[in-house]
Amino acid sequence: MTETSWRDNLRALPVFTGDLPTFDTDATPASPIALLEEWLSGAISANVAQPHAMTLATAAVDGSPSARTLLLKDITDEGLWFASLDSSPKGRELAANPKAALALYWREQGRQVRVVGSIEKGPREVSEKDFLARKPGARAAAIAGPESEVLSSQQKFLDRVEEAKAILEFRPDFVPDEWTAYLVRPESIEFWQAARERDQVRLRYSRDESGWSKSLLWP
Ligand SMILES: Cc1cc2nc3c(=O)[nH]c(=O)nc-3n(C[C@H](O)[C@H](O)[C@H](O)COP(=O)(O)O)c2cc1C
Repeated sequence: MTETSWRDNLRALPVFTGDLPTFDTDATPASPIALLEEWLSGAISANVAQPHAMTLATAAVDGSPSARTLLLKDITDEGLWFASLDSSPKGRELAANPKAALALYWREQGRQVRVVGSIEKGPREVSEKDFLARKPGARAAAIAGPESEVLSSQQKFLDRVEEAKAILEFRPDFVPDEWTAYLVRPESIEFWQAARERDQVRLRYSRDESGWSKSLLWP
């Protein structure tokens, strides 16, 4: 058993180590989507682990928040895409309150991207294409049972996955109606870069009727 407290143990952990990229905010493009693509390409080239994993925060109409990790599925001029079941808790929250926040964190580069925006369902064919591109096990798991409901035993889930795999073998084009490609249309995107000596650079793009504007933020 350690004699130091969690507070001391945690304080001793390093946060940013190694070389970090620089962030020249004067050289940034007019569109935050272009900068997001630049940063994501940089994260992929730098072998950042799971650079497409992001936190999605939603809120119920009573204001209760919830957050979970999801995969970024696409970036288009319209915004960022993810996919999920619209029958899940997040899907129900988004139906009632179609606003969300996303956070991507690339620890190896000391970079964070925060997105706030409105949410809409994409065209059906995008959802179908997304589902059919999933590996067979992931497709089976998605249709095995009601996501996030209480499960009586892990064996029950495994049995249902086997049943689902048999259905999918028989109907390889099956896509559940609930599988949904969601578009986050950004209203603001903030780019955050850590630097040596804990200096940080923050740039926020905000959208209004005339387009995107940029502001530096106090770290
Ligand atoms: C790395 C990672 C990637 C994930 N990707 C997805 C995803 O793309 N879509 C999804 O619905 N759930 C994904 N999940 C599972 C979600 O975090 C979550 O458990 C599930 O969607 C239920 O969320 P809800 O109860 O808030 O609706 C992922 C989890 C992890 C850890």
